[in-house]
Formats: sequence, structure tokens, C-alpha cells
Amino acid sequence: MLTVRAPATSANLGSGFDVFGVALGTPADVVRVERAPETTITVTGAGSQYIPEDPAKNTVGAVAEALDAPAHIRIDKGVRPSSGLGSSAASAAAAAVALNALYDRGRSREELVPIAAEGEALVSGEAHADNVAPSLLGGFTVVTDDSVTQVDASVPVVACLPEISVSTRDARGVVPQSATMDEVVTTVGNAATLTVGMTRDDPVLVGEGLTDDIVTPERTKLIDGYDRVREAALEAGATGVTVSGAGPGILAVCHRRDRRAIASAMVDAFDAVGVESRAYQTAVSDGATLYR
Ligand SMILES: Nc1ncnc2c1ncn2[C@@H]1O[C@H](COP(=O)(O)OP(=O)(O)O)[C@@H](O)[C@H]1O
Ligand SMILES: N[C@@H](CCOP(=O)(O)O)C(=O)O
Repeated sequence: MLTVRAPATSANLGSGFDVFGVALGTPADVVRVERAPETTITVTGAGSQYIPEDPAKNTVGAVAEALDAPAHIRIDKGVRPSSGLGSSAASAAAAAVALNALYDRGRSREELVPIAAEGEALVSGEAHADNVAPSLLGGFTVVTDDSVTQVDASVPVVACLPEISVSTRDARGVVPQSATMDEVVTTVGNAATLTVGMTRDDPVLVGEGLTDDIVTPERTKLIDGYDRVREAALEAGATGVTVSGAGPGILAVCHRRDRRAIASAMVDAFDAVGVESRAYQTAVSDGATLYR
């Protein structure tokens, strides 16, 4: 039996829609695999009641199929589904690493990115790889149609997860189909600032670079209390705040010293609008780990 821990991720980071992603230190999914004639799946842990065990409907089933690697797959969910923290991707990334090792397929982590993205296609309708890439590779990742670039980073963040659910499929439905040239120029500037910030581990540059006026304003409408939570995080010292992935998670970038205060301000602000939440005080971290 092989075990893999694959981390939650935060995709988009505002200015990098469908392109940027970071691996988070916590939470994470743990996947265990054993060779079998046919794939079977069991799911326990956070939100497991909402996750299908049918291999044709679970992201790990798509990965087993893509690697031609049937197995008994046990998923222990640390990342709740429909969170904006790459829940479906964490399982897919963990399964890709585990099954690649179990069947000696010899694929590199980079080669596993499109394979794990098959799972994302199953649940969100598109094989977007901006969650599976950081979950596999760690750090900050930039995904384009034909490349994945990774840099190590350890910028402190708070990921606040409210007890509401937004499916990635639905949140993709509100993405505008066009943007003005002014909006594009501003977004390119912000994305470039964020990228430089990641290479320098500079929370101020990363925080500034999160701003996006194209996709994020539409997505915030799906999250009760978003504006209030954002303001609270900024007042507590966050250098920038945005929607994590497709939401409802909210990501605040910060200095390490402010993490605790920001986490509590965000939870209190959600509480003030009647929404329960929990905040992960974490940082940009490593990718999936294989335990033999
Ligand atoms: N292994 C899995 N882990 C989590 N969700 C899964 C998995 N397999 C299928 N799903 C389905 O994917 C959807 C959640 O994915 P998504 O909306 O992308 O959430 P997240 O934003 O947390 O990644 C749910 O409908 C869930 O049932
Ligand atoms: N780029 C995707 C990312 C979805 O992330 P998730 O964690 O919400 O699944 C999008 O914005 O739709």
C-alpha cells in the first residue's frame, strides 16, 4: 500500500485567472492505494457525504483511468468539497502521485499535471490545471495551455472557509466573456507584480498583485459577507485579499506576525453576517508527499 498527502491549493490569486496557483501548508487530503483488478473508491473525512464513490464520478477515478492503474483507493478528505481550496484537485494530485508509483509508470511530477487535470474536467467541465499543478509541484505555479512553471515560495497566508458552498462549475458560469483593454492592461500589471513578489517572498508585492477587476467582482457576489470579511482582514494587516479559487474560500496574504489577528478578524466578520467559518493560518508550501 502507498500513501500520499496532497495539499489544498488556492487558484487564480485574483489577477491570474486559470493561470496562477499556490500550494497551502494546510489542509490536505491523504490518499492510500493498493493494486486491484478494478478501481474502487472509499471516501471519509471533511464533506465526504457529498463526494461520490463511483469511479466514473470521482476525480481519482479519472486519474486511475488515465494512468491505466486500477486500484482500491481510500481518500481521507482534509479539504472540504466546493471550498475554493482545490478539494477535488487535492485528491486527484494525490492519486496521480500514488498510482504513478504503485504501477511504476515513471511519469515526472510535471507529466502528472495533465493527468490529474482529467479529474478536474470531470467535476468542473474543464481540465483547468491551476489547482493540480501546485498540489503536485508545491510553491507558486503558472499554468498555460502548453507549459507549467513553478517557483518555490513561502509567503504567509490565511485561508478562511465559510460554511457555504459554491461549486466551481456554477462559479465558472459567472465569468465575463470579454474585458476592456484598460482592464487587461491593469490585470497584466497586477499579475506581473504578484509574480515578482512570489520570487522574492514579498507579501506586500503579492498582496498588491491580487487585485483583479474582471472575474473577481462577479464571484464575490456569490459569497455572503465578502466585502465585510475583506475589510476586516485588511484592517487587521492583510496586504491583499481575494477570492480563493472559485470561492467561497477567501485568501488573505500577510506578514507572519499578523496571521493570527487576520484569521480571527475574518471569522468574526463572517460571524457578524450569520455565517460560520474556519480560518487556516498557513503559508505557501510544498506539494504532494509520497510515503512508501
Ligand atoms: N475526490 C474528490 N474530492 C472532492 N470533490 C470531489 C471528488 N471527486 C468528485 N468530487 C466532486 O467535485 C465537486 C467539488 O469540486 P469543486 O467544486 O471543484 O470544489 P473545490 O472548489 O473545493 O475544488 C463536488 O461536486 C464533489 O462531489
Ligand atoms: N481557475 C478555476 C479554479 C477553481 O478552483 P477551486 O478551488 O474553486 O476548484 C476557477 O476559478 O474556476
